Amino acid sequence: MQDAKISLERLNEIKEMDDEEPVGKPFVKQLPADKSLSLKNITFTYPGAGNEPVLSNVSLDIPAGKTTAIVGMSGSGKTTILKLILRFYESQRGEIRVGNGYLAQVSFRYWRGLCGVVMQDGFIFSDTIARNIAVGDEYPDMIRLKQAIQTANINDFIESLPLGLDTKIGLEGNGISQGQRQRILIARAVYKNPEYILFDEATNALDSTNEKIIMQNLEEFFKGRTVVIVAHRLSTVIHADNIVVLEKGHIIEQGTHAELTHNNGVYYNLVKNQLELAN
Ligand SMILES: Nc1ncnc2c1ncn2[C@@H]1O[C@H](COP(=O)(O)OP(=O)(O)OP(=O)(O)O)[C@@H](O)[C@H]1O
Repeated sequence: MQDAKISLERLNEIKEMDDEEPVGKPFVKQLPADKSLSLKNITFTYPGAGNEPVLSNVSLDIPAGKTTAIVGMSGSGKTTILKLILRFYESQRGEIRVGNGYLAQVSFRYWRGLCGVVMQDGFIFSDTIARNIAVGDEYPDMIRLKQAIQTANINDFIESLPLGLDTKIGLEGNGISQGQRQRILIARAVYKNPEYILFDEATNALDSTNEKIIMQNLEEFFKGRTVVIVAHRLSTVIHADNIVVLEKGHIIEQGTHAELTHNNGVYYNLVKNQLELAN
């Protein structure tokens, strides 16, 4: 069972996600007027003996209100960047700035409240579909819930169930497919109506028709929000304002799809390979 397979790492992350503010650390519950994020010379090694740095001296601007995409080979450190932004871990060197302030000084609870997240191991609670989308809301806002369901293109599935939104899923409920799971996680992020959106392979289990519809819906939803998406399928990153190519923990290229394809570098080859695979 998926739910039973919570790895030690995941438990650690859940612990880290605990809303407890670390004792003795200063924290603020407000962001500066400039809400851009910037990673400054981040070097990060996962805790544990013998681990090599996963990110080395990474500096990256994530402008407010824009979509930044991170691509690269498996293991290049894409997910790690999102985890650092979400503060599951702290980097050993460098810092993350938000405007002219430091992200580390912002209250955990406050910061996570601003972020809509779909991670690869996103959790489905043993509860109804409605409560899995409107997490923490005893009485979900039905208008927002409908919008979230429509954006995540999951209405047909919900309507096909006798109990609809009240169907129980998760450990003690109905089984759901990976694609349905991803769509529920997307709907959850949309329902939250967040300022920041962090998606890690949020649509990779979907068939291409569904993915296309959802990406089109999300494009509208992303407008004016600060978005960071990690994706293997390049079709989902083409419209990003900036595409960052990561290789073995280093940023090796960045630019728009047009700029990067024109450059004829690593991104160009990733695109070429995917097109060849698709043929
Ligand atoms: N909890 C952990 N402890 C130790 N090493 C880890 C941990 N999580 C990830 N790593 C290692 O860090 C490196 C980068 O992992 P990361 O998940 O950031 O890569 P990625 O680019 O997102 O890969 P993918 O596309 O496969 O998801 C990998 O070599 C991975 O094995």
